[in-house]
Amino acid sequence: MRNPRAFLRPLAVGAPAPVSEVPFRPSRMIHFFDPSNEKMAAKVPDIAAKVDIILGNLEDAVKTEKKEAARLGLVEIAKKTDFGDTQLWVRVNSLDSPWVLDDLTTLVTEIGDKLDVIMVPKVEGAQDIHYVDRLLAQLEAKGNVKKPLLVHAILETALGVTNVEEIAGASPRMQGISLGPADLAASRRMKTTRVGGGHPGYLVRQDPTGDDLTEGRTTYQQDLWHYTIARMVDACAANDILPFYGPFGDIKDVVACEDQFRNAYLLGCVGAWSLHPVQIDIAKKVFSPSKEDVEHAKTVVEAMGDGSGAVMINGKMEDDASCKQCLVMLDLARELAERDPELKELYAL
Ligand SMILES: CC(C)(COP(=O)(O)OP(=O)(O)OC[C@H]1O[C@@H](n2cnc3c(N)ncnc32)[C@H](O)[C@@H]1OP(=O)(O)O)[C@@H](O)C(=O)NCCC(=O)NCCSC(=O)C[C@](C)(O)C(=O)O
Ligand SMILES: [Mg+2]
Repeated sequence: MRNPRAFLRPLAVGAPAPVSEVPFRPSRMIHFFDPSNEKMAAKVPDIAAKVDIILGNLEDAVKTEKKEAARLGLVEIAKKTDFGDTQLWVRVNSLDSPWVLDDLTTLVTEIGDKLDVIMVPKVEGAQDIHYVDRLLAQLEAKGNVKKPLLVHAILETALGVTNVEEIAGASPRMQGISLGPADLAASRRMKTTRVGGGHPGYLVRQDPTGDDLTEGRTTYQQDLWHYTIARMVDACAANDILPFYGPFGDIKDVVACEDQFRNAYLLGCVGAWSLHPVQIDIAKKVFSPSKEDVEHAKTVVEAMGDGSGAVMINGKMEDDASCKQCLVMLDLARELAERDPELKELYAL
């Protein structure tokens, strides 16, 4: 175990000190692009202006023969693009792959000061984060990087879910965790073939009303990801880092995508991935509080004064705990409104 007093010391001579708090920045969508795909790469400056986070993906979905081109493509794009206040992230290859060492070495030494967060796939325990933590410190020192890089883990193996609490607290670099439903389904041997979302076979059925077991029994589809997302949210909240829903692979089904994103939002996630431009506005809509929720939150906070006692508003009891929920809503609304003039006007904060 690490000396708790040394938790915030750099892990290499010459590396910047780690942050003591994850800086909250709007993070409603992490937009994925393949830097080796010329068409996608050409759209980066325009897309970066519309999203909270843009991520160059080097791992799955990039062909083996394009791994190097993707890495170098990202370096080139990062050097020539002004991202404004949009965060630039990268998803490196997995820690057991032949590419990850070169990914980290090249990216940190070439564009370390432009990158905000390194997303690490298939994290299985604190040992994976410790490895990345020390290596990043060495590379930051070598590349004279001024701002410490943060780390985001993807939860996509059964062992990773089992160890999610220790992953969340493994390093002061930990920024957040995303659900990786496709690899996780394979790792768990789930009998699905999808990238996130529900499944029509995963349901509960209304009790029979008579002898006929087939007639008149409504079925309700259940959420396959509820348990994992709830566990991930608790692990993140307990360690002051940020939970994200991951990808929704049925690009055409914009309706179910919105539902899945909203479930994650209600459970505490701050954002989701967008794999295709059509998913950007869905995430923006879902992960920005509604005008009605913000108005309600303002009413409750004003009525509650110092937060003590109980009041009745529109037939509902409000007290310290509901007031705290309203403060969470208002804090998020204010943070988003600071960057987004449309939301500022909508919320009238
Ligand atoms: C799904 C695909 C193949 C459909 O790509 P397409 O070209 O067939 O679609 P389209 O509708 O025809 O595209 C329209 C236009 O948008 C462009 N476009 C399309 N997508 C993007 C994008 N993301 N960013 C920027 N531009 C994009 C595309 O190039 C095209 O441009 P054009 O009009 O000039 O011809 C494509 O959208 C894509 O490759 N998206 C990213 C996929 C990806 O990153 N997958 C990995 C993350 S999910 C994952 O890894 C799982 C996980 C966590 O690990 C685990 O659960 O285990
Ligand atoms: Mg995966």
